[in-house]
Amino acid sequence: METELPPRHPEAPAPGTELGPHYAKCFGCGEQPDGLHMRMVAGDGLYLDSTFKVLEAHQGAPGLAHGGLLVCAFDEALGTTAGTFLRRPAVTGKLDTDFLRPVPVDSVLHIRSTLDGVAGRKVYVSADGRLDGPEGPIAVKARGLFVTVKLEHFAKHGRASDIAAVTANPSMLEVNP
Ligand SMILES: CCCCCCCC/C=C\CCCCCCCC(=O)SCCNC(=O)CCNC(=O)[C@H](O)C(C)(C)COP(=O)(O)OP(=O)(O)OC[C@H]1O[C@@H](n2cnc3c(N)ncnc32)[C@H](O)[C@@H]1OP(=O)(O)O
Repeated sequence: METELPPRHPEAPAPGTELGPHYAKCFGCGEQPDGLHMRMVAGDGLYLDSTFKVLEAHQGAPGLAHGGLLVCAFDEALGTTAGTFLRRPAVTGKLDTDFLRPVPVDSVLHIRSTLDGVAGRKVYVSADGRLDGPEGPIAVKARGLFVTVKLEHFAKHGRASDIAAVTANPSMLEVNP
């Protein structure tokens, strides 16, 4: 199937809009105490600009971000990029990461993530993470393949107590089916 560049969904947030968490308990964007607390702003094309401040709890080596946590930040940015511009949930199928520079604790990673194309349910996304500001040197690059799923995917596979909690309180989700 051919890869196409989709139109920006008419209900995608306007350029400059700061996105709320897609799920209140998400490690990447929700209220988890040691989570990444990522903040994301919609761009004027098929991209999002995110920031992630590296905290004490995110260390791998002394004073440096854990590589797996950096991957987590890209997973979050890329998945949200797919979901935001298609207005359909998408889960990570494949995620490839290049670590180009160490990322110190207390630094802020500026991530621009872009929707590059869609082929059926497959969504191709990529991102650059920069240090010292949005024009700074690239520390991490990532490319991902996400797969769109129906909302039933989460109801079928998620822990029953969490599904019950969001059913009782749909405001925990950005999308209220
Ligand atoms: C009204 C709604 C509005 C929404 C608005 C939303 C706003 C914001 C929203 C949301 C933000 C979200 C932010 C999330 C951030 C974090 C994301 C995560 O961490 S997700 C957790 C980790 N990932 C998993 O848990 C997946 C586990 N895997 C699976 O569940 C399945 O394997 C799944 C769904 C990925 C595919 O399974 P199948 O049975 O449904 O489909 P098959 O046929 O296998 O794959 C479909 C196509 O994808 C390719 N594919 C699948 N996995 C692949 C892979 N690893 N590599 C290459 N291709 C792959 C296949 O080859 C196939 O391609 P061919 O159509 O045949 O061309």
